[in-house]
Amino acid sequence: MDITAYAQQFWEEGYLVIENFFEDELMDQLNQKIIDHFGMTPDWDHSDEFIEKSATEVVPWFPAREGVLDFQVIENDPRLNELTNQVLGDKWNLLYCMIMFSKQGTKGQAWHQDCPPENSKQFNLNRLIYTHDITPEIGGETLVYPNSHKMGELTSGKPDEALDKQVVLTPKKGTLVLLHGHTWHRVLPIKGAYRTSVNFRSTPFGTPEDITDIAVYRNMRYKFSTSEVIEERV
Ligand SMILES: O=C(O)CCC(=O)C(=O)O
Ligand SMILES: [Fe+2]
Repeated sequence: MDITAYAQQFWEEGYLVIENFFEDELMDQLNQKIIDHFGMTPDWDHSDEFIEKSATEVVPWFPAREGVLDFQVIENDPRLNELTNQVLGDKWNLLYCMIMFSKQGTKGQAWHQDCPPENSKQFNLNRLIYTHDITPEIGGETLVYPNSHKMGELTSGKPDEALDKQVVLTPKKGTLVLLHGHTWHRVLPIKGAYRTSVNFRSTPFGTPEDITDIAVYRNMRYKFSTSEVIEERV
């Protein structure tokens, strides 16, 4: 693995995809843990206002907060940490492990930035692992807008419309995706039984711990800790 080249590619594009990063057996085990936790029809966690306005239908889970440590094997992976060192520098922080689950027939996620883009040095790095294949039949493809981590605020407009330069990612079981929190991204609607991803969010040294409390959508800025629309965008 040419880590320097990977890091360079990440910084050029604002995202990076590496297939077969983790073994199928480990992915199958973790996928089962996720299904055991959520079942196929988990309740919503976010407020109705958020779900409606953001066109985002996903249920988060922070396993470590409940003492579930099965996912630590990923965050301790030496290759993942080496790659993170290359991307963020030697000093960085693990924010949390967050698992996202979407049930069949739901919308996925509208275009967003995970945190405000005004300070280019302060962002979250999504280190996403996929424990099952994402295919056009299953839906839930991840869309990214290349280079948008350098383009400032996500354009305003319809939350989930197609954007001209969008790139469609169909990660397979075991794929690692690094995604800059300022990169414009979304998740397509889910046609299969469910769709899940595991995210080991990290930040460069000196970034506030609550950096992902405010997310930017095409029609608003939303603050999760108070469940508030803090800015309407038109
Ligand atoms: O699940 C994905 O593919 C992307 C989810 C997402 O929006 C994120 O990790 O910030
Ligand atoms: Fe996101």
